[in-house]
Amino acid sequence: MSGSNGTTTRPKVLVPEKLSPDGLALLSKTLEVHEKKGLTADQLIEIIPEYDALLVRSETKVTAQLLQAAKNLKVVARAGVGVDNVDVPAATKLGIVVVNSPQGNIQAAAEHTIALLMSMARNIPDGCASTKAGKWERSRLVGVEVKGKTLGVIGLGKVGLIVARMARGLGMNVVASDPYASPQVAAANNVTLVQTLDELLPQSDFLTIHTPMLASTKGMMSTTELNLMKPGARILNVARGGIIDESALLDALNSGHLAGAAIDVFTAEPPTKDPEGTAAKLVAHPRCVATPHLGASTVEAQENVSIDVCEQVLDILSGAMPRSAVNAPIILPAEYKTLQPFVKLVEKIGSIYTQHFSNPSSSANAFRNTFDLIYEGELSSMTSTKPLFAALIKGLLSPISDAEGVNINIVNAEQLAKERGIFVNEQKSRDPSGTSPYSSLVTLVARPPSRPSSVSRIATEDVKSEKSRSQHIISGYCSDNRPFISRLDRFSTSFSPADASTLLICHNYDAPGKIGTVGSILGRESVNINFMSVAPASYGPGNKFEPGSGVATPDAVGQKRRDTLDGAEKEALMILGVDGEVKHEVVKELIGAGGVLSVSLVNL
Ligand SMILES: NC(=O)C1=CN([C@@H]2O[C@H](COP(=O)(O)OP(=O)(O)OC[C@H]3O[C@@H](n4cnc5c(N)ncnc54)[C@H](O)[C@@H]3O)[C@@H](O)[C@H]2O)C=CC1
Ligand SMILES: O=C(O)C(=O)COP(=O)(O)O
Repeated sequence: MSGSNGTTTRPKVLVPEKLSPDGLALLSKTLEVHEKKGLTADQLIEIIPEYDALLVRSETKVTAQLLQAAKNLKVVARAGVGVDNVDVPAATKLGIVVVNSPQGNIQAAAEHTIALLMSMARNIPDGCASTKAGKWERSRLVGVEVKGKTLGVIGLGKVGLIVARMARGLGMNVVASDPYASPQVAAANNVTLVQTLDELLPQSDFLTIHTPMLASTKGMMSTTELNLMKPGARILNVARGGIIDESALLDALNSGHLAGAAIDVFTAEPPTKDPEGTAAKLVAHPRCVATPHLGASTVEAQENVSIDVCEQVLDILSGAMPRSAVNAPIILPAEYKTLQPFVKLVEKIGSIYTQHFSNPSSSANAFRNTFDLIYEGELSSMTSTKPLFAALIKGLLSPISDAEGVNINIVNAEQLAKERGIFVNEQKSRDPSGTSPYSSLVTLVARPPSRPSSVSRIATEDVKSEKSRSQHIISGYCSDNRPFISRLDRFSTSFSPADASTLLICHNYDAPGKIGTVGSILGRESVNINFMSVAPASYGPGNKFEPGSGVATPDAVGQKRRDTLDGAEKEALMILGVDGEVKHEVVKELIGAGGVLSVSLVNL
């Protein structure tokens, strides 16, 4: 990199926490590495603008405010698994790659869990402290065996599975609850999967948690859940503080309902020193074994995670792909910035397809599951279009998805598409046709369901419905970083889906008076119209997509229209961008209005 005075500056890496030197040594060959421990949040914000990379463990809070101040930051590397201390959505929005080390410390975390399990079962910390204090308390410190006992595991992921295998080796029965775990993997490891915590909790003698900290897991073990546990059961948390509600746990220990707790992680780390605080009381509780977030603290794990993330930092800063990007852009930051407006566009295209073209009550217009997603022009030279694919899946599924709260992104889009049987064939074409005034064009073609090849006799109805079975096409482009839709099937248009919260798409005969009728019905209902676009039929009735045909300039529109339409087919779309609710009865009234063939409502 060249500085303003012509000198060459090396990219800078900030390391505000203790990281193994094995990885840092890789960086210092080509980068300037600054290890600065003990910075306050304000000091971090002050110095972050000069850094290209930030390397953290669990202590540094990588907030949206910090990321916004980080004008040169390309990557946040988390030397460990959990990224709950990093505001990943904020990083994604800013095009900053977040990487982690998903494997490097899992053995250490699992071994620590087993160490805590045995320590708790055999009163080892208490026995050790008592003996060092000169006492010899054999009868007070009688423990329990784990063999033959049931270990409940919440979260059968990487750490949970290693813990489960080790527990099997100790002769324990292992039962797990994880809505996303593979039944085959569980069965192969002699783990019984149950559907709910209600099933898991009453049968667990020991319970261990290995889920990430998510909105859905925060406070997951609170008073109700702890009460469902067997009297005398013991609980472990080597995942994240706050998954078990600390005050509910303290109550369960104080009441004697639970016989013990082993806690490596706390809601605030380190827990506040106030002796009256819940966490301090928990740590001080005689039946709580506490460690200071040591799950990943082995020499081996720290070497692993440090080398893993430092290699990824080098990859990103040298323009290569990182192997474990957590957030959306598994692409280069510069490319991500270029793609961002198209991400919005493609999501809107998907959403318009689902809400305008697919109709659950019509077999001819049933939701199609085979799509071509065609990138023309400059966009076709992108090395990765994964965010666009993810945006399409998000747009297609969000209006009909019952998976509320699932954030569809490039991490999960492929999996979700597979689960829904959606196939997307991404195609690239370098040269948009001469008719397109824009440098890049995106087109979605929804293909009709293919006829089974074994069917040799084609029914007359099939032939008749051939037209309705034709493909659906939506094209769009970006101008000034804003998305525009340029084509809906045969109709050419130009409107920005960003300009309204709802689209009202009326299909009508192209005759005078329609605008007035629709406008007065909406006016009467106090529906505020933000824009209106009349979309004439500019493409042939066959509705085929040819590359470059997604944007028609006004002249081309007129020409194509004259070329392709006969008088009988003068139909148009009237597309209105409106704000606020449009009631079902209003839609029905619009359809009843003369010459309006159909109306669809699209929530954007
Ligand atoms: N104490 C420490 O030093 C360490 C703590 N950790 C923590 O352990 C967590 C787990 O790590 P990995 O096993 O590597 O992650 P992972 O992603 O492989 O596994 C997490 C599992 O939790 C499951 N899960 C998600 N929501 C769930 C729910 N509501 N109920 C049940 N299961 C649910 C997922 O399906 C997944 O199988 C990390 O997120 C991190 O917070 C990890 C390493 C060290
Ligand atoms: O990897 C994780 O999720 C951990 O919790 C380890 O945290 P640490 O790197 O030891 O601060």
